[in-house]
Amino acid sequence: MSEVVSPSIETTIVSSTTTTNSTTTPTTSTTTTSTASPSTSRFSFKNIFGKHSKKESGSDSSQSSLNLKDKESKESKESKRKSKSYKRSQSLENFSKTPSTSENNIQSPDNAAANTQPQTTTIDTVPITMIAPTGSLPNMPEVLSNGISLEGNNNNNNNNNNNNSNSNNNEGSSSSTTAATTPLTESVSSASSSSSTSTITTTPSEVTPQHSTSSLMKQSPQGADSVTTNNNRRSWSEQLDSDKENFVNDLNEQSVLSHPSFCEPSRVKRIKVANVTIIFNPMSGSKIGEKIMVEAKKYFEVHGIKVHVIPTEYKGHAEVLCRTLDIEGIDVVCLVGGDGTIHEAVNGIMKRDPESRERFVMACLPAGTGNSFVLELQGKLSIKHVCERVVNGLTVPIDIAKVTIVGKSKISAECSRRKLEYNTLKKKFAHVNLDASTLSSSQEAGRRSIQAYRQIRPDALMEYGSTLGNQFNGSNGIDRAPSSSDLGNDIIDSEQQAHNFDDNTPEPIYCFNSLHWGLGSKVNITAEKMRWMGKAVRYTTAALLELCRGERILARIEYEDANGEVTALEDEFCLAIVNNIQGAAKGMKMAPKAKLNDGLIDLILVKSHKTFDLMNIFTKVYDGTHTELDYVIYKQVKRFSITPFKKDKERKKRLRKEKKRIKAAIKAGREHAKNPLEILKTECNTILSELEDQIDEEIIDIDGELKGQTPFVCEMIPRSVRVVV
Ligand SMILES: Nc1ncnc2c1ncn2[C@@H]1O[C@H](COP(=O)(O)OP(=O)(O)OP(=O)(O)O)[C@@H](O)[C@H]1O
Repeated sequence: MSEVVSPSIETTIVSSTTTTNSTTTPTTSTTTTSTASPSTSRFSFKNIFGKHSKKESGSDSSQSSLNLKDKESKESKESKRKSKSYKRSQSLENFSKTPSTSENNIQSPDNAAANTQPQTTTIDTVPITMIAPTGSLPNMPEVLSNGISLEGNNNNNNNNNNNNSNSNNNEGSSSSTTAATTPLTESVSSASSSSSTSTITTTPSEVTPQHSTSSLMKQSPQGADSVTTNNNRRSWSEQLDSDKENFVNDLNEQSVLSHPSFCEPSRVKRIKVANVTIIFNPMSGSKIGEKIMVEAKKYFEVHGIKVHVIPTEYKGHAEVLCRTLDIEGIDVVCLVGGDGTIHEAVNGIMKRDPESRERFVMACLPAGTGNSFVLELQGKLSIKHVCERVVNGLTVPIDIAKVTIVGKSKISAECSRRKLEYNTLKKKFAHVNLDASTLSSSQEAGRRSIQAYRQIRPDALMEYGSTLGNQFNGSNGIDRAPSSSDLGNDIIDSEQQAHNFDDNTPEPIYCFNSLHWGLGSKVNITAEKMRWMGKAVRYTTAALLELCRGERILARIEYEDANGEVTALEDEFCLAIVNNIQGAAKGMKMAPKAKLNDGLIDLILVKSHKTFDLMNIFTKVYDGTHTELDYVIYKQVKRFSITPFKKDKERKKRLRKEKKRIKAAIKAGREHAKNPLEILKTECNTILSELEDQIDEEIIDIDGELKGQTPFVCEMIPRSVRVVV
């Protein structure tokens, strides 16, 4: 029976219990249907705070910037360098002790072999201007204008403090790292001698899970003191930075497990890197892609690695390249760009055949505006640091989310399927004589027909619309339309074969970072219309506008948690943030429990649209406590779907009318046992066609791009793309 469900209804569907057939509470506000055409845009929740503002503390977002073309700036940097010469030389000395990264490390068998190779570098690129100093890497400029560092040791503030404390205790973190990693390196090297790729698969029994902080404590008791002592005073982001800082100084698979964004089983693999292909986006960020590519190329060549360079020539080119590239003989594909470039690359990689996807190793050199993924993965935005990681060759596969846009066409297909089922039902019961003498049979026919009819009611279709047919049905007990087995396979199968429902299914979009629906994507759309304002201002203005507008969207959201339990929510939501990484803008702990390889995606739903409540989230997002607010729902899920509905007065009226008709039809079917199929025919056609109009299509934001639309289903594909850590 239909019933009106007040907001905040949470229906947990466990077994084959009947789903609450709910009609949403009437509302008066009108949902804006987004008609903006998908276009490149840069919004995520972080934009509300100003995406371009960098965090003061932290190693990688140093506020100091160096304009390479500015002589004065160069001179001042030069004088700073001189004054820090002792520190630098010590740092370099330590750095040179790191087996895989030192230019001078002639003891490393891998490097020795590599260095003896003739430097036959393949260069396939547009003319390149060497902007950076031509000296050795230690003379590379420290920090680019966007806060991206070309050197590894550009730490300031907290991380400097951390490093200092570690340095004091261990004569520099690098030296302690060297000690910790030597046995592993040896074993890997010996394994490498017989094969170019050595695999170290960690299993729970082999590696004791260690939380980052505790692992640090074990490795450096005195350093641990400083971590523990400072712990209370530090914000989450500072702590995370600190953990990552320590993590990135470790070079073994054990350290991957202590990375805050990874969990077991991590399938850590170390590869020997001899050939690297660099794909660089010359347009990303402040157009520093080429400059960074030159530095990286130089670094790799110094380390005896063969480099091949490919620039992206147009939007979407990175996807084409990563989909079609012959990776035979390529050990690592290095992407130079921002999150947008990585998004394209991931989409290309995911469309490769499984075997070549498995062999594809991706590294990301930050050259964009946000670079949130590299920050999460590497702990800092340092080119030299990422280059070191590439040379080191430690890789881990990360989860990728697959977003399937259901769209109205899919809903229409579903409607057609239901109509087909109805017709089949009709055929099946055509022989039933609906007169008084066969009352019991007709009652049975009526009962079954009504049952089928009820399945086609709006709420039943909502389930279908949001869950894309059989993605969720059956196993979780969602009340569903009669299947072919319910109705008689013999009739249905042949008819279904003739009816191809997948004709209009669009290609899935793969998401490696984050997805936004509701407020987040609306801000992006609004900001797109304000291009004349300039990049920094338009996002803040658009965010404020949307905050004040305070809109909520009536939607059905279903999710399946780690245990396979499916929950359906039908409510008004302001926004949904979906994160594969923990952070958003630097310092924000958007999804505190997110791991890159746990097979789960973190779903954050905000129900309130009040400006105060939204601002409250912003104040709490830096330590992750926003997830505890009563109007915030935070779930880690395997998959979920979002189906928004238009809410207008007309629709409410229609729904009320429909409810009456449904009741009348059921009554007629029950009491009079007349021809219920005739009643059904009329009713079904009306309801189904109206349903198509009710489902809303809104643009969503995937990895910072306004790409795709509702309704959609998002499913996590565990450990899909191997990345350098
Ligand atoms: N040759 C090219 N000309 C124009 N656009 C390009 C070219 N190559 C790539 N692009 C596009 O540039 C866009 C922006 O790149 P990217 O996302 O890497 O930088 P960003 O937006 O500055 O960084 P972030 O996403 O981290 O904020 C991408 O959507 C990509 O498709």
